[in-house]
Amino acid sequence: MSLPLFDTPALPPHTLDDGAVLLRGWAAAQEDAWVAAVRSVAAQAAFRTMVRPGGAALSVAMTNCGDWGWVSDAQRYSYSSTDPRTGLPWPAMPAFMFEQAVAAAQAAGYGGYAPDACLMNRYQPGARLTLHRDEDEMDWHAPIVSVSLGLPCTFLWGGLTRQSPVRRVPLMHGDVLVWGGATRMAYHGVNPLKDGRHHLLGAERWNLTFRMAKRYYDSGAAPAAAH
Ligand SMILES: O=C(O)CCC(=O)C(=O)O
Ligand SMILES: [Fe+2]
Repeated sequence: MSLPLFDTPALPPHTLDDGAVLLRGWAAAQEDAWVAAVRSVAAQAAFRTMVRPGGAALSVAMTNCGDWGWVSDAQRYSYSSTDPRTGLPWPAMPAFMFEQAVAAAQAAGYGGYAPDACLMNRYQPGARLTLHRDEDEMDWHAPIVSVSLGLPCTFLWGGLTRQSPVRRVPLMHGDVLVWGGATRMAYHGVNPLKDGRHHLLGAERWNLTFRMAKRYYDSGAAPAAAH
């Protein structure tokens, strides 16, 4: 009989800020299921680079699953129920991903989470995300659940204004960061990805952010059922 060995054991929740909880290594035990779920989505809606308002391309390649997908074009940022590349609905959120996001939110103290959108980011060396807030969702009470896979990155955790001091937080394979409540609208970003080799993802980092884009959050609700 062999016992499972995990190179990144899950650690107790760590409070990063008021409302922000880091679950180190939380997703590592199910890494194969995470990678398979992302690949199944990407097979239906490929990672692509999007253009930002103003016209510059984002360096991170993106796709989505769920009822709504975050999209950017030369005019604006928005959520769309269809993939602008194909006109088809975004792939359904795999039940595994939904259940894990609900469980991670719960572990961070947020009951009643029911994400209807998952933005999937693929970073290759040099790709970065400048400081921003996640503000295109209808309900700013619902937390963001962010799952990191593959190469490590330096995540930038700021405050409620662009001028707030920024902390550098390493995010590793399997880490899950949940932010809501008082810091739901905190500025955050990702430094340019350093080159490296990950045993599952090679020279890539994947990040998944679960959101309640259109649905309203009721933290007093019973835990949401998988769909
Ligand atoms: O890649 C990350 O860790 C953060 C992603 C992010 O901030 C976003 O998708 O809005
Ligand atoms: Fe973000």
